[in-house]
Amino acid sequence: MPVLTNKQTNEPISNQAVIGQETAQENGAMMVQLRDVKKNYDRDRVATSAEYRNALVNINLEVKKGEFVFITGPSGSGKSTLLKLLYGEEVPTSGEIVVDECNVTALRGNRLSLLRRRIGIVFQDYKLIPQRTVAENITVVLQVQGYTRKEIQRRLEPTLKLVGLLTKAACFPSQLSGGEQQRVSIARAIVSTPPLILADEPTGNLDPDNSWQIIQIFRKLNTFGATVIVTTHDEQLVRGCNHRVVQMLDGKIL
Ligand SMILES: Nc1ncnc2c1ncn2[C@@H]1O[C@H](COP(=O)(O)OP(=O)(O)OP(=O)(O)O)[C@@H](O)[C@H]1O
Repeated sequence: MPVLTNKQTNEPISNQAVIGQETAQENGAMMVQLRDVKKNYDRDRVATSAEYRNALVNINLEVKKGEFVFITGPSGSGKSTLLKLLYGEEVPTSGEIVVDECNVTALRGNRLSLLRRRIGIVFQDYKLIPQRTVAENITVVLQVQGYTRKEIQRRLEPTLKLVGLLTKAACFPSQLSGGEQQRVSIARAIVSTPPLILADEPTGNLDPDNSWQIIQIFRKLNTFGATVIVTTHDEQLVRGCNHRVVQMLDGKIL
């Protein structure tokens, strides 16, 4: 496996338990490709309602390995739909979607589950298990995937450190602030070192300070090599970073 380096400092990354990207930064290789993708949630309504429009219309998009991309646009413009298609939660009505060299549209069952293991997903509403501690919430995915207890322990500490929650491992979600809960959900998404991170409006419930902290974590993960795609309404956040911005409106990319 090649030695990973921090893109900004060129220092080798010691914290490989967290990211360990052998795939990132491969000159121009694609992580995500959408070709002529269209999505109708309800084909019957299309036939009967003049007002109904497609959620996505002829989307063409390429994201390179190691890129950081913001997807912006007003409510209903299709941002979440686009992410759902990438991790196979929804299927396109037509078109082709390739993620990490897998044709998502053709994947079913186990093969789709295997691809999803290579994608870290972060949601606006955190989706933590209230009866489980921070450490348990983070490691539950690893248990399900059959990691040994030793390997789980090896990954947990650097992941907690990366999101700034080392002292909160034994807390329950109800004992945390919104920003801390979102950091737990990021830790859960990255503990299995996925090369692709998809975050759907991850700062939607947070104040500006917490939002900025969350984006800084994603940026750090990106410098370690992860490809990161974040949807947001927050123009200020986008302006504060120098990353590629894909703007959507009415199911189209502008
Ligand atoms: N499960 C669904 N069934 C039917 N229509 C849906 C469904 N999910 C989304 N839509 C429609 O698809 C369009 C795009 O929705 P989507 O959630 O992708 O937008 P968005 O840009 O993420 O919005 P927001 O910023 O409010 O989350 C909207 O018109 C929405 O009503």
